[in-house]
Amino acid sequence: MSRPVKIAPSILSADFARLGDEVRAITEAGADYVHVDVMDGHFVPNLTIGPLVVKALRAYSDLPFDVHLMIQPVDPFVEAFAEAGADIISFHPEAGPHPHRTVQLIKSLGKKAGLVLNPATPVEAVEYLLGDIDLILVMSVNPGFGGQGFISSQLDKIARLRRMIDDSGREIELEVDGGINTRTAPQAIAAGADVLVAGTATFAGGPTAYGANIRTLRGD
Ligand SMILES: O=C(CO)[C@H](O)[C@H](O)COP(=O)(O)O
Ligand SMILES: [Fe+2]
Repeated sequence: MSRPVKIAPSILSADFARLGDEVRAITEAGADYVHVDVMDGHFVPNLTIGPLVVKALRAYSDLPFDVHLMIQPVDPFVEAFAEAGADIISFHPEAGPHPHRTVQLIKSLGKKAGLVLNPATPVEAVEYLLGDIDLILVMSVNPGFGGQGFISSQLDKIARLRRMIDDSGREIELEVDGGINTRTAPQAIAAGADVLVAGTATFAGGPTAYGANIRTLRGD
């Protein structure tokens, strides 16, 4: 039985001068999540957006906001993103000394907690948190920029995590982020992904193309 696949457009590839309209457009085009990449110029070599922008965008979509924090430290900013309207808050274990504490903080605010694995981070980093987290995000590029090429070695990691999640008996979503396109989406799905983040591939061609782009990536 094949699982339904969700598409989470990364608004990093949207037109930032029209961000609200872009979020509305992907919502109307059939996206499942709105993926928000938060970068601090320290944990990753790029700067993007903060909680004020997340809060402003909330008015444009009822979809779950899937907030990918690429910031260090994480804990001092979790409450601000929760209050701004994040539904899923994911962070990198390398960004702080106590990932378990960060997961508990996110959950104490009534939000879903995700752990992000960089391409170099082994699956073992998530093992002790399988009883607590709601989502695992596998980076298939080095975090920091949209438009990079998919790192194929991550397919094996996705498959291993699929087995770990299934063995755990818990409802944990397996999300893949970076370099997803019409060639790599089927590979990630076959390896066991539940959610595909796609920036470049969703926003290519402008608003009239978003619906077809999303359906193609999902394999509809
Ligand atoms: O987290 C990210 C980068 O750090 C982005 O979500 C990711 O790069 C998506 O962009 P694209 O689909 O263009 O690769
Ligand atoms: Fe991301």
